[in-house]
Amino acid sequence: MNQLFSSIEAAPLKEDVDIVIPTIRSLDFLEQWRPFLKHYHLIIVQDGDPSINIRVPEGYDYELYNRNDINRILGPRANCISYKDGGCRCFGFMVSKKKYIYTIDDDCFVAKDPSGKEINVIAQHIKNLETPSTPHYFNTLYDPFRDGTDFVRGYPFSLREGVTTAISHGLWLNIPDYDAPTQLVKPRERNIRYVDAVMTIPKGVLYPMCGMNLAFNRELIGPAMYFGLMGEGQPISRYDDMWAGWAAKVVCDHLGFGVKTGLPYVWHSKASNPFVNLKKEHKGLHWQEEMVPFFQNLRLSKESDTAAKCYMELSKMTKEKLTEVDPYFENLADAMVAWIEAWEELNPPVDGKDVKAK
Ligand SMILES: O=c1ccn([C@@H]2O[C@H](COP(=O)(O)OP(=O)(O)O[C@H]3O[C@@H](CO)[C@H](O)[C@H]3O)[C@@H](O)[C@H]2O)c(=O)[nH]1
Ligand SMILES: [Mn+2]
Repeated sequence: MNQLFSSIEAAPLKEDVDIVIPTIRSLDFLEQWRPFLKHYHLIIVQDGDPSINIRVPEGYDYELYNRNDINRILGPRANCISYKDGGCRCFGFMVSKKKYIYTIDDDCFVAKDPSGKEINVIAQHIKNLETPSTPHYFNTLYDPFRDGTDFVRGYPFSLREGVTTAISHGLWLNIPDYDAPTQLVKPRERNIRYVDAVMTIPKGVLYPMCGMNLAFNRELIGPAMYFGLMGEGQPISRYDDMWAGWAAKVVCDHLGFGVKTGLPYVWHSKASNPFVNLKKEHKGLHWQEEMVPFFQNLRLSKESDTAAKCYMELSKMTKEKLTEVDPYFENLADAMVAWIEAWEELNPPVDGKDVKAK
């Protein structure tokens, strides 16, 4: 691993968050993020040709991993990490040792709220993760733990404690995360609507998790945040974050953790080409009609009381139920096992304990 720690300003690093960035382009976008990210440790996962040198802007403290590093660190299990797909980012989740992960795409920039104030995405995500979720009963005034609001009339007091939040899903101004067909039909559509809300996604409900502005509690749900087997050599790409989102949501529901979506926003200046994206994601457009019901209908066993155990059970179910859709899912199921084995090798449970369901 060409681990170059470079931090000119010897600022105290924030100890509980790592920033994971997949990149196949450039990291110049980090110049604009400096006021918000300079005190955080970056884990950069360089995709594509490892012989290309990626420049990291001065003043950041970082680890940079390319494909050679991934192959060396994981050995044969490296095949579970996508190549030529943003899903390679999950390698950064695995090598981090921090409690929280924030992952961001290299074409996302600092957004402003309606007052013109720049949005501190990390502060908002950590607030989302450190306040409870309410998956069992919908609060119509949105996040009841936010200043200036509360549970509305008719909300049972027995449910007001909420549950621990595991995932915080942020949104995007400017270019929305549309699939290729939608983007081809609406090439000039821009998201200008800033919705000042954070909501819990109800238990039993799935959602399309986008990986470009996403934070999660690694200790609670890390093993379930596998971004799948996508990209070169695979029949599908650009469904990395979707696969992780569906799997992580059923695991959160099973273990009693919450998932929130809404604030904070980033400014997305999409760099990918919709025609290229269509080629990459077209199988996903078909298969999602099978994958979503698969996740909606599965039931994890009570013996699966940690994210890793849930994920191993999910792998079996994937092999049993989805291989009839396409043989690819057999390989994906095997890759899911390799992912957990690699995760556990790099992250042995502390004093024999793994985070168990509440
Ligand atoms: O082969 C690749 C392609 C991309 N990356 C890095 O991954 C992220 C996202 O890439 P990009 O911004 O091009 O993707 P979008 O279409 O804008 O966004 C959607 O696709 C998801 C990625 O699958 C993304 O999270 C969605 O929002 C960038 O950092 C690229 O540099 C890569 O590493 N390898
Ligand atoms: Mn993008």
